[in-house]
Amino acid sequence: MGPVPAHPVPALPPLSAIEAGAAVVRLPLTVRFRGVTEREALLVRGPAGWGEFAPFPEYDDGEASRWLASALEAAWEGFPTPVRTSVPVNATVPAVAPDRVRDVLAAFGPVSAVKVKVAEAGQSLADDIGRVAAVREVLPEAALRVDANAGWSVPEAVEALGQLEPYGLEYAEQPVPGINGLAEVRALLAARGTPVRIAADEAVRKAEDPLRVARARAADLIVVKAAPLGGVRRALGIVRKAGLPAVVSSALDTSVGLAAGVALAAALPSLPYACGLGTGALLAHDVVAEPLVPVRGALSAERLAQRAMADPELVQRWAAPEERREWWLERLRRCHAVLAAAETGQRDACH
Ligand SMILES: O=C(O)CCC(=O)c1ccccc1C(=O)O
Ligand SMILES: [Mg+2]
Repeated sequence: MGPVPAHPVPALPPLSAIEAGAAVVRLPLTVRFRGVTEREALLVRGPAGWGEFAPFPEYDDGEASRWLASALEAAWEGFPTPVRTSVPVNATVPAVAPDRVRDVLAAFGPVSAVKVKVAEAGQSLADDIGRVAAVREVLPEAALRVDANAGWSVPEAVEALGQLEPYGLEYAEQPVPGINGLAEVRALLAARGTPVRIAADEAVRKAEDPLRVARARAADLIVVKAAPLGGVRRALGIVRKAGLPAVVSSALDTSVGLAAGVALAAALPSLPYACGLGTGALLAHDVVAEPLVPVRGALSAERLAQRAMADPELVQRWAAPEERREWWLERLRRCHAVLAAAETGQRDACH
């Protein structure tokens, strides 16, 4: 994993202690997002509170083990000291038809920033333009970002961003795959005079070395998610070393996972952009009594550990089917073994 430790917890808790407090939930979404209508998560309970282990299904055990490190940090160590009490957030508009935009936005309440998903498989640039135009019509003053999730080629990205720029874009998130791709798009946009900043997301989150984007000057800012980066403390270290502005974003977490994102955003020395942590509004149900959903465009960063305490009744009500529970517990065991091996390796390196 390189110079940034893979597990931030002082000592890895034994698997039996983690399994003892583990619950697997499946929550319905209000709208299709990333091709899914339900989100599954394994929740863990430790001495410091609750943590969320919910790596996307396509993540391998190496990537997923960082997610476990993040869950264990939340549940066994707790979050670092915040420097702010409130975190501004954006609304997130999935790849819906323009006539659904108003309703999707309404669920977030008033916001100063909106992220619009673009380049969805099976859709066209005309669909993206229609969706962005609809958002602009509802919120003429909002800061607008688009997120292509690496769905364009370099020429497609330059063409699309040229056509979307007149709607006023704050930045474009991961328009194309890879670090070199981002650098290319950034240079081509500059050459043709299209003033759109480039944000790196997958190129940070899925990279072997999360700092390569910054060293390659491939982006103007980075998107950081606490869980895939191995927890709040490790993500803070990555942002510090990257030396680029950072936007904290969710991974479509339950309120338990969102709390880690809020803790990260609240601990960053500088937070120049609204964060993508409003996604609690896309969940039809949640596991805590008072879900972490935006109020007047922001999430409070106070009493996070308490607010991220799952309610046993809700955990029971949204329990995943038995075979899914088994699948997640197996994944937990494999990822625990990955972290245990990393810990042994680090200990040996010190002697
Ligand atoms: O940033 C936001 O507004 C919401 C979070 C989000 O878009 C997201 C959620 C789950 C997985 C990937 C992503 C992403 O930013 O690409
Ligand atoms: Mg993204």
